[in-house]
Amino acid sequence: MIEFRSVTYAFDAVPVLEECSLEIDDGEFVLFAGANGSGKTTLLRHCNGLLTPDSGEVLVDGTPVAENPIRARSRVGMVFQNPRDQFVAATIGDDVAFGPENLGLERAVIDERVEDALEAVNLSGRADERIAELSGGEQARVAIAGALAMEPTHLVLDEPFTGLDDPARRSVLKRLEALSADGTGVLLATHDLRDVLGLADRVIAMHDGEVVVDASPERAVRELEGDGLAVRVPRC
Ligand SMILES: Nc1ncnc2c1ncn2[C@@H]1O[C@H](COP(=O)(O)OP(=O)(O)OP(=O)(O)O)[C@@H](O)[C@H]1O
Repeated sequence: MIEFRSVTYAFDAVPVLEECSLEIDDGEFVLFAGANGSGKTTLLRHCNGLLTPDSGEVLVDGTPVAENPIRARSRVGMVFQNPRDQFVAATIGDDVAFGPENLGLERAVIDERVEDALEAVNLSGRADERIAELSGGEQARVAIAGALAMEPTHLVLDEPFTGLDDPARRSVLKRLEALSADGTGVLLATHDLRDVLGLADRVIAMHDGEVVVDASPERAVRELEGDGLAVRVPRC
């Protein structure tokens, strides 16, 4: 479970998150919606200690992130908007192995994790390929595999579809659906709710750093308004 308890955060004294409280159960598929600058990225970066609350706290599986950020990082996998910024190695296999290597695991365990993670994103047998030569959709899947190799309980994805064409987007979504079905919690921030509402258990919409809708997809659709369901949201 990921818990936000009254989390407040400011960038250079400009408040971004205001007393955010949320509980995300294991295995939930949660969509984060909201306009540019509403605070989705800032909120999600607290899940594994990339940002630390000014007040309040975030707990992962019962332990405050601030107390044990390494544990939080191994439980909450993060996939950012531009996967290219996330890669640390030239080949698929080396990149996916990087996280487990840093956990100090034995080679055989690392190899098994890499194999499993590549299989989960449909990239089995391609460990030796160079990341720079992959398509955008394949790169997005490598980034997801890198997070999965940590065997996280939750996967956080921040605008993972940016720059992807429709087939690549569908491929990533299919993988997320399968992971969710296997019990991995998915927290997905996206402007584009097309195709994803049907996968979600819950939609959280943010506005000016506050959670303004937290509901089932069906109810959230009724409460959200504006183009593409994306951004203009009423207060609940
Ligand atoms: N590194 C930073 N320094 C200063 N202000 C920042 C920084 N990162 C974000 N902000 C500000 O914090 C607010 C929330 O931004 P955030 O990126 O969390 O929103 P978002 O909902 O994820 O938006 P987007 O959909 O555009 O990614 C915005 O006003 C943004 O300008």
